[in-house]
Amino acid sequence: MITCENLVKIYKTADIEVMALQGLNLHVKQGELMAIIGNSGSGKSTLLNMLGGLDRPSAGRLTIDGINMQKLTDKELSRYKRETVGFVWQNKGRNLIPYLTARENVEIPMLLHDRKQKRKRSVELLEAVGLGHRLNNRLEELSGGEQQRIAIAIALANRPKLLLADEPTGALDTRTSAQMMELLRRLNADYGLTIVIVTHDLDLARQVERVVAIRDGRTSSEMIRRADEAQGSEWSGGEGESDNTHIEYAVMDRTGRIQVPEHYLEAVGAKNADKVLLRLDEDKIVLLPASRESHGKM
Ligand SMILES: Nc1ncnc2c1ncn2[C@@H]1O[C@H](COP(=O)(O)OP(=O)(O)OP(=O)(O)O)[C@@H](O)[C@H]1O
Repeated sequence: MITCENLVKIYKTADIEVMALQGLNLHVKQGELMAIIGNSGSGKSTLLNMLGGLDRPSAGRLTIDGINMQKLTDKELSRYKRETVGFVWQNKGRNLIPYLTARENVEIPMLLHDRKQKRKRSVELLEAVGLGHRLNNRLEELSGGEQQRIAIAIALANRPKLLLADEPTGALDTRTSAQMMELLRRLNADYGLTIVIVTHDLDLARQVERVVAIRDGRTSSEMIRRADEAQGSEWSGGEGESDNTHIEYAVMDRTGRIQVPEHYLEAVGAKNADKVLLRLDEDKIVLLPASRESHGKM
C-alpha cells in the first residue's frame, strides 16, 4: 500500500535548511494497522504530511496505492486527498465544527452525494463508530471521546483506503483512548482499512502488531508482535526495549547500515564512543566497546 524509498524532506526557511526526513524507508501492506513512533522532532508529522498528500517529498520515492506521489499534478493530488486518504488529527478543531450536529459534520465532505444518500451514509458511519444514538446532538454537547469518534466517521465519509491518525488519543484519558484504539482495530478488521497511527506514546503503539520507530528522519527499529501473543496483552518493557509482547529488530539499509539502539550501547558502556569492536562469532555478529580490545591484549 505504501512504499517510501530513501525519502528526503528538506524545509528551507530564510536562513536555514532542516532535513526532516533523511532517506527514510518504509513499507506498509494493504490492510495493515501499524504505528509510527518517535521523539519530538524525529520527523513523524513530516512523514504523515507526505502520506496524506499535504506536502511533497524533496527527493526519494513515494508510492501509495500504486500512485507515484511525486508525479501527481495539483488536481490529481486534491483528488487523492479526497478519495484515497482520510485524516484524524489530535486537534479536534481541524476535523469538526462545534455548532453543527454529528450528522451534519459527517455530511460535510460528501460533496458528490444527493441529500438522501448523504443521510444514509452519515447514519451508517455514525453507527459504525458507536454513535447511532447521537446523530442530532451538536458537537459541543458531546464528550472528547465521542467527538474523536465523529472525527473518524468524517475521515471515512468518502471510503478512503488509507486512514492516517496523528496522535488520535492525545487529548483523551486512558479509558477513552483504549476505546478509540478498539474502534480503530475493528475498522481495520471489518473493512480491511489500512491504518497508520503516529504517536510518541509507546502505550498506544504497543496495542498494534507492528511499530516502526523513527529517529532523526530515518526508520531505526521495528517491533513486531510475537506470534504467540494475544492482542492487547500487557507491555512490560521500557521505551525502545524488547518486551514480552513484541520482538525488536534494528532496521538495516541496502548497504548494511543499522542504528544500534541507544540503550544497548549504554548497557555495554559504548554510548558516546566513536567506534565499536565488531567480531564475527560463528553465526553471530558481536559488538563490543573498542576498549575491550586493549584489555584483551594486556
Ligand atoms: N514547516 C517547517 N519548516 C521548517 N522546519 C520544519 C517544518 N516542519 C517541521 N520542521 C522541522 O523538521 C523536523 C521534524 O519535524 P516533525 O514535525 O516532522 O517532527 P515530529 O516527530 O512530528 O515532532 P512532534 O512529535 O513534536 O510533532 C524538526 O526539526 C522540525 O523543527
